[in-house]
Amino acid sequence: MTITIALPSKGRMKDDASAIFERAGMPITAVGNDRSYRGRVEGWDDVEVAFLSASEISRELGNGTVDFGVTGEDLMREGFSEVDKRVEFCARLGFGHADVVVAVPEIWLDVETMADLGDVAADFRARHSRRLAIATKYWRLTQQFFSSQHGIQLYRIVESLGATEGAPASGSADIIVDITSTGSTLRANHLKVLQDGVILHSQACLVRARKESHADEPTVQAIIEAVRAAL
Ligand SMILES: Nc1ncnc2c1ncn2[C@@H]1O[C@H](COP(=O)(O)OP(=O)(O)OP(=O)(O)O)[C@@H](O)[C@H]1O
Ligand SMILES: O=P(O)(O)OC[C@H]1O[C@H](OP(=O)(O)OP(=O)(O)O)[C@H](O)[C@@H]1O
Repeated sequence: MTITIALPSKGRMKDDASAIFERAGMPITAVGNDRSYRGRVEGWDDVEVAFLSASEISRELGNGTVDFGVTGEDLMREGFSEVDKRVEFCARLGFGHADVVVAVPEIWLDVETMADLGDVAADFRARHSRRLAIATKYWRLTQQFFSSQHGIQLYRIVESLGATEGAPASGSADIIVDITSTGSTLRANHLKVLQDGVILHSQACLVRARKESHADEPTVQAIIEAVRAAL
């Protein structure tokens, strides 16, 4: 059986992902030229590599069309409900760190916690004749965090596909849920993270699609052990 590992073909995780496999004794080479979307691992003839974007990798893992992948935990948890039933997070790889956070305008001086935000959301319709609007591309994580974890039901999600931090200033939303790493984009947009507003500490992970066929496949365990030993 051939085991497919999906690795980032571009973007911020590309170089760190191939470096981990190099250290794990699994050097990756592109098949054909450098722009090829297929690769192989020297000395591992039953392994093939598919180069995809981080978001495509999370989708392929969730659908079980690849066996392993390197992608962000945020993308996996946003993409699929009950994700731990579909995939196993085998290792946290120590790069691609980013937090998914709830951030509100700095000038909301009375709002420091999710409980404060819940009070604002409850009053919002009476004061403004509409629900509190949250700009995000993280629909699922936002709903789980607001509704299930904090019991906040009165809000509306405004889908944002880019420049989410600009939404409060432009008036398209009141607050945001987005990823932050250095915090500079939030600061530049005069937004602050709530004290208990970190939804997820994300980083790049080695993820395995749960498949029955993996149980009798020594290469599957060998890949996990090799990567863990390289950390
Ligand atoms: N500063 C950051 N901004 C956005 N994502 C970050 C940041 N730091 C780490 N990440 C992580 O990087 C991953 C996204 O990587 P990248 O933007 O390269 O992939 P992508 O979404 O597939 O790319 P594209 O949008 O070009 O298709 C996510 O898991 C995210 O958590
Ligand atoms: O906390 P910081 O270090 O400021 O990083 C956070 C910002 O970086 C990302 O955007 P990026 O410009 O990388 O674009 P992307 O979302 O399209 O990847 C992310 O969407 C945030 O806007």
